[in-house]
Parts: sequence; structure tokens; C-alpha cells
Amino acid sequence: MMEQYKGADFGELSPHVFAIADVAYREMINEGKNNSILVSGESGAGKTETTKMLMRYLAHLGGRSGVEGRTVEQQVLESNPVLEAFGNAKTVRNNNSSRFGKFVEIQFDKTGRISGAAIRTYLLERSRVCQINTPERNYHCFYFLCAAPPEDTQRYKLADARSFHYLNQSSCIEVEGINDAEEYLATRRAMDIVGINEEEQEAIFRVVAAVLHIGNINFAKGKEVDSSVIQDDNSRFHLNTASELLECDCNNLEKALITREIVTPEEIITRTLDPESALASRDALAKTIYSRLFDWIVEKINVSIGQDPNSKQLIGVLDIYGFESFKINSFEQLCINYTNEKLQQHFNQHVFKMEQEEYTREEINWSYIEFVDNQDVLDLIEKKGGLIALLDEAWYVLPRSTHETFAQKLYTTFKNNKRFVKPKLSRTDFTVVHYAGDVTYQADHFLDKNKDYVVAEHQDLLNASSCPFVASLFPSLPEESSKSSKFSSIGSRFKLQLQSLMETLSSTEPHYIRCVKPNNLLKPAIFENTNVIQQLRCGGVLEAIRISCAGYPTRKTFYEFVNRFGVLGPELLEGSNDDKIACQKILEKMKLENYQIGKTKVFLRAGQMADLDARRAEVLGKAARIIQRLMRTYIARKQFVLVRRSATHLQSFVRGTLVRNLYECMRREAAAVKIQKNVRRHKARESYLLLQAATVTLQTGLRAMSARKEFRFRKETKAAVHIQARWRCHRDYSHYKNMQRAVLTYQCAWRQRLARRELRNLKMAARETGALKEAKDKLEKRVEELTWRLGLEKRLRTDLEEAKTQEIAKLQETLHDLQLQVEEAKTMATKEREAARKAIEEAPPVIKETPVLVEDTEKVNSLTAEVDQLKALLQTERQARETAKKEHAEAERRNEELMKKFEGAEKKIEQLQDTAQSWKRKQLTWSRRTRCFVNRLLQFLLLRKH
Ligand SMILES: Nc1ncnc2c1ncn2[C@@H]1O[C@H](COP(=O)(O)OP(=O)(O)OP(=O)(O)O)[C@@H](O)[C@H]1O
Repeated sequence: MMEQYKGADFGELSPHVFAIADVAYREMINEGKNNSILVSGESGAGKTETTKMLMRYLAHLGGRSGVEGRTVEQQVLESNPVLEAFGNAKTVRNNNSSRFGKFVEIQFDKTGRISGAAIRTYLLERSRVCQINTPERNYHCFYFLCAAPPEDTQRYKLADARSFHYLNQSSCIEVEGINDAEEYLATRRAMDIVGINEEEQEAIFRVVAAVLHIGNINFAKGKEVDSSVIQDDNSRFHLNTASELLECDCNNLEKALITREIVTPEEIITRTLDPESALASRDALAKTIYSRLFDWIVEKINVSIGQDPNSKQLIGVLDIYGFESFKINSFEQLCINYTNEKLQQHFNQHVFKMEQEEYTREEINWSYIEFVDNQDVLDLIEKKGGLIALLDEAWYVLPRSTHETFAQKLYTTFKNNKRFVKPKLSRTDFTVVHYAGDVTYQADHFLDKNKDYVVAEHQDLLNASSCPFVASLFPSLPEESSKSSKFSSIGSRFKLQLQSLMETLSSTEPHYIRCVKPNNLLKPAIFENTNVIQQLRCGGVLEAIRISCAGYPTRKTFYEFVNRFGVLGPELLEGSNDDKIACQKILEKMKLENYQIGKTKVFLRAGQMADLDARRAEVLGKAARIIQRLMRTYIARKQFVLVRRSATHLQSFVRGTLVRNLYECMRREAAAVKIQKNVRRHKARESYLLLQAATVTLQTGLRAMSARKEFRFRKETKAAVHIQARWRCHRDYSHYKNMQRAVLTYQCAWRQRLARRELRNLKMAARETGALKEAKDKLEKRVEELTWRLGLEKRLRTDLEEAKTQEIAKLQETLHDLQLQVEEAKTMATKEREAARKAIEEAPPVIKETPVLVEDTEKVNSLTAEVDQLKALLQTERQARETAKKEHAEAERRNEELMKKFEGAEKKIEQLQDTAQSWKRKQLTWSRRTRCFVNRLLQFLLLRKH
């Protein structure tokens, strides 16, 4: 809704409080005038709610960012819940009735932003603190505090609201739609925003609690006449608690409640008070404390929000108590209704009187509209000799006056006043015919309620409080001022306040909002028609509508008009200096009707001004568009040139920077590549070296393995050759031995055969010839010679074999077998020799027995042949022996060669073993290096990871 009404023409949209606020704001901005919005209506008609909406709308229009997170407009808005908590109460007509008047001045700076605010309050209903009737309630703050969190209520020693006299006079404790506990917290939050700190809040609620405790102090008759004492322990408890909360002396509080000091020129007389007067004193103290507290809160809010001393423009919003007419109407109602009379008067003045007076002055064609003027009611109340004056007089001039004498005085004074009526059968009541209706007042407490002074004992008591907050509520007054203020009346003070308010309002452009209460049931959507029409009539709304329809709400001096609307016809202004004629020409050109031209002003009908404004706006709009176009062209070009130049500069700079960056990048890239290259090379080298080391180790291992294999193979081969050699040697030797044995056997057999044949031949020869005996001897010699030779041969052979055996035994144990065989052969040879010797020994007897010579010769021949054969055999044997020797020598030579080879092989093995050892050492070195490298690599990877 706010957005809808923002800047909308008045009357364009349906009536709304925002429309009024918008007009006021626009007028203030456009014409530099102060504006005020007067919200009026009956109690419960919605004035306070309307005021809050107005403030919210103005805050919306003129909102600004504030200091420390709290904006002025927020503070202004949040002042409402605080003021409502302490100044509003449930009444018969309204569950949230404002019991004080409020005028909020919202100040704006040149730009139309809210720059400060001031709240003025009027006449708080003090009597409500001590006296309420069902179904009304006391001020909300009392109930809020009683419903506060337990820690707070315990701190203030509070109990249920029903236990306090000031609250339980009415049976209404809770109000539908108000959650006191939540409201307590909301009030505290609002206090925070408004700028009342925690300490001050604490003190405020302490004072509120003290007021409740004061209300529970009761008095009983004292021993002396017209004296009183604290009634019971309960009362004393509340007395003590109140003094604790107010931080004042308990005895002094008691004394201030039950005694009075009368100052005479001679001495100070202390007078005791009867219980009734003590109660009155108690209530007076409670009322004074509460009203001072309320004033302090208002003052604090004003200080906290702050005022803008430079502000020239303001919008005032007036929310003042509505017209009241109850069953019992007292001094407060008179004041309230007096205020409403004043406001009605202001309305009349502005809407009817001043308007019509101006029409007459300007001599325009106008028939006078009648309206109900309430000036006479105001005269009755405020004029010299009026109600307020008589009230002051009754108290100030005639101290012995009672409410009855005061009523009588009224009756006599105003018996001819048509606004004053004396009700029949009444001695103290009087009726005032207000603009909104007749109200009958009971004059019973008028005199007391009009007295505006603080009992000196109360003032001294609270001024001496050790709590700075309480003491500040009752500052000590200078002697002179204390005397003068002691005798000021509430009525006259209120009159002065209203006068000041009216002056303020007169200096502003007023706007009126009339709140109409649809029903008395406090329910929505029910319209009690008679009631509504009554309110409209009483408020002069009907006349106002009439005058708006018939009258000329807008007027401008000729100069102002020409100045404002000259743009609609600039050609009409040429050649003439008369504003009046120019005005007329402009109006004719605009084809307006029913307007009037006065002596100095032009009078326009409702809506005509808006029409002219719209056309003016159109013309100005066109002109503005042209100017804007040219200006924009100029600015755009200028900006373009500037931008171009800047762009060129920027580009050159950016390009330079880019190139530098690029160069830097390239440099870094090259460096990076170099570093990468080196690192990679280093890594490749490391891995290569590692691989190489591993390969060399592997090769060494493999070579060692193959060398060992080769060595083993050679060793095996050598061993095999050796075995083969041994085996062949053994085989050949065996073969030789076998052959030898066979030869010998054969030889022996053959010789045996030959010998037998010889023997036979010899025997035959011996028998034949003795001559053969010589041959026989020769043969024997020959045999002996052969035998000797054979023996020699054998000996030589034995020696040779022995030497050979020794030699072979020295060389190798394996040749032992051969030696044994040789020895066997030797043994066998010996045996053969023996056998031959035996054969020879056996031969002579055989020869002796052969007598034949021829046979002997033949036998000698055959023997010679046989000897030749044996020689040949011996030769063959020798050759065989030679061959065996050679073979043996050959075998030895081979053996030596083999030994040499073996030694060579051993050397090679040793060499290979050395090589293997060195490889092993190298392998160990490389494995150590590899381990080292792996460790370093791991360390490097860990570092990189970190
Ligand atoms: N515009 C509104 N829309 C709905 N309800 C409203 C409106 N205005 C007022 N009310 C209701 O009427 C009640 C009384 O309104 P408000 O307190 O503003 O009256 P008031 O004229 O200020 O009375 P008083 O003179 O006693 O302070 C409000 O509590 C609310 O319930």
C-alpha cells in the first residue's frame, strides 16, 4: 500500500492515511512548508493506530541509514510501544486507550530524509494509577511487570497482579489479545532500540514495582486523635519493599505518609494525618512518582532520538485523546474534551472561518456556508472567568472552597450560558454542551485533581534517595521556583500547553484525519449507523464536505500562479506586465470553468489545480526531455571522448602489462623447462646409474654363476679325464697283464713242449752220440748264458719297475694298483724263473739218458732254433716291455700334463674365485648404493608430498 500511494496524486486513489501523509510530505518537499496532520476522533476510533501508520509511512519515505544500526525512524517507531506500555490502559471504550496526548514532530533535512524527532506529551491521566473501575485496567506496564519472567518478579518482590490494590480494584486483570508476559519482553526490546539502557530499564521497572507496593500500604487509626499508623505486617512489608526499591529510608517514607509539616513564620509544626488523609498522601505519592517516571521516559526518548537543529522542515503528527463521555466524568474528561474542542476550533478556523473570510476579502462570488462554531464552548472553559479560571480561583484564592461551593459558583456564573447546563436534582454536577455532545461532569474531585504540586515531604524523601535514577526524578528545586510551582494548577498549565500546541499547528499547513468509530462493541465489520453519522456531524465533517464541494480549496496569488503556470502559455505573457490578465488568459487557454478571480488571488475548484499541475508537468516534462536529450548528448560525447582517451591509456597500459606478464611468463616457462630438463636428466641419470649398477651386479652374478658352472664342468671334465685315464690305464694294464700272463703261459707251455721235445731229442742224441756231449755243454753254457741274461734282464726290469713303482707311488696313490700288478708280474716272473730254473735243473738227467748223437745234433739244432725263437720271443718281450715302458712314460707324461692342466685349472679356479669375490664385493657395494638411493628417493617423495 505504501508503494501504491507513494507519489500518487491526491484523490487519484481511494482515501487512505498514506495519501494524507504523502500530500504532507510532498508539500513539505516542494513548497518548503511545515505540515501537520491532526488525527482526531472518539476514544477507540483508531487515532493511535492511524498515527503509527502515518509515522511508518513517513519513515518509509524519509528513511535513512542511521548510526550504530539504530535509525532515527526506527527509534521514532519503536517509541510507540514504550509510550503505550506506560501511557496506555484498557478503558470501557478501548482496550489500548492512550491516556495522554502526543504530538510527534518529525524533522527532515534538505534531502527529505528524517534527521530528528521530538515527542511532546500532554496531560497523562494520573488518577488512573490509584483508581480504576471494572472493566478498566491500570496502565499496561503494571500488568506486564507482574507477568515478567520469575527472576524479574522475584527481584522486585512482586506477586500476582490480583494481590495489588492498585490493580485489583477492577476485576479485569487480563485483556483479550494482550499477552502481558510477551509484551513485557517486547517493551524491553523497544526500550533497547529507543536508547534506554539496561541499567535505566532496571531502574524504571523498580520504580513501577515500588508504586505497586506503595499502593498496598494501609493505615489504621493511631493512638492520638487524627493520627494513623501502618495497619499490619503486610503493609509494613510493602512499606519496607517500596523503600528498598526506591532506595530511600523506610522510616522517612512512613513519616512522609502519615505526617505533614506546616511551615509558619514562627516555627515548623508537624501534624499527623488520619488514616484517610494518609491514604490520600500515599496515592498522591504514587501518582507523582508515576507521572514523573512517564515524563522522564518521554524526555529520555527525545534525547535519545535527538533533534536536528538545522532542520527547517517538519511534519507534526498529533494523536490526542478522543472525545470522552462516561457515566462519571471528572476533571480528566474535562481536560480531554477541552482539547478536542480546541482541535475542532482549529479545524473550523482553517476549514470554514478562514476560508470564507478570505472569499469575502477577495470579493469573489460566494454564498456563506453555516457551520457549528464551538468558540463559545472554548470561552466557557478557557476564557477569563471560565471554568479553569474558577477552578484555580477556588483553590488558590478561596482556600476553604469545597467541590460544592465550586459547583455553586459555576451555576451562578454560567447560568445564562447556553453551553452550560445545571442538571436537575444535582448539587455538584454540571453539563457542558460540547461540539460532540453533552457531557455531565461530577465536580467532586475537581479541586484536588487541579492541584499540581508535590508534597514537600515526598519531594525531600525521594530527592534523598540513594538511587540516582529516583533522585533524578525529584530534583531539588530552587527556593523561588519551588514556591511558585507549588501553586500552579494543572488546568491552567494544560491550557498553556494547548495554546502552545495551537500556535505550533497554526504555523504549519494542517491536514486532518477524522477517525470514525464504527461500533462500541470493539468488534470489526459492525457499523452502528446512528453512531457513525453522529460522529461525522459532531466533527463537522459534513460541513467540511459541503464547503469542499462548493468552495475553492486551492488559491494562489496572481504572481504565484503566473510564476507556476506561465510555462503553459509563455506567448501569453509577452507584452503584458499585468499578472491578473495573464492569469485569466492562461486559465482561458486551459479551458477551465467555475474558477474565480479575486482581488489578489485566483480561486480554483477542487481538482483544477491538479489538472493544471498535470499539464504543467507535461510541458515541463517535454522541456525537460529536450534539455535532458541535449545534456545527455553533451555528457555522452564528453564522456565518450574521455572514455576513449582513458581506454587508449588503459589499453596501452594493459597491453604493456600484458606483454610484461607474457614475457615474465615466457621467462618463467623457459626457466621451468630448464629446471624440468635438469631435474629429468638428473632423475634419468639416477635411474640409469641405478639400472647400470643393477645390471652390472646382475651380470657379475650371472658371470660368476656361469664361471662357477664352467669351473664345475671343467673340474668334472678333468676328473672324468682323470678317471678315464686311470680306467684306460687300468684296462690296458690289465690287458697287458693278461697278455703277458697268456704269453708266459703260452711260452711256458711252448717251452715245456719244446723242452720235452728237446729232452726227447737229447735223450735220443745222448743215446746216439757222446759227441754230442760237447754240443750239449755248449748248449748248456748257452742256456746258462741265456738264463743269466734272463736273470740280468729280470733284475734290470725289477729295478726299473721298482723305480717306476716308487716314482708312481710318489706321484699318486692310485697307481698303487699298477705297482701291485707290476709286483705281481715280478713275482710271476720270479716264479717263471724258478720254474725255468727247475726245468733246467731237471734237464741234465734227461740229457744223460740220451746216447744217440745224431739225434742230439738235431736236437741241438732244434734247440738252437728254439733258442733263436726264444731270443726272438725275448726280443718281442723286450719290445713289448719297451712299448709298455713307452706307454708308461706316455701315461706319466699325460699324467704330468694332466697335473699341469689341473694346476692351471686350479689357478684359473682361484682366479675365478678371486673374480667372483671381487664381483661379490662390487655387488655388495652396488646394493648398498641402491639402498642409499632408494632411501633418498623415498625421502625426496615424502618431502614432495609434505
Ligand atoms: N485501521 C484500523 N484497522 C483495524 N483496527 C483498528 C484500526 N484502527 C484502530 N483499530 C482498532 O481499534 C482499537 C483502538 O484504536 P486506537 O487505540 O488507535 O484508538 P484511539 O482513537 O487512539 O483511542 P484513544 O483515544 O482511547 O487512545 C485498536 O486497538 C484496534 O484494535
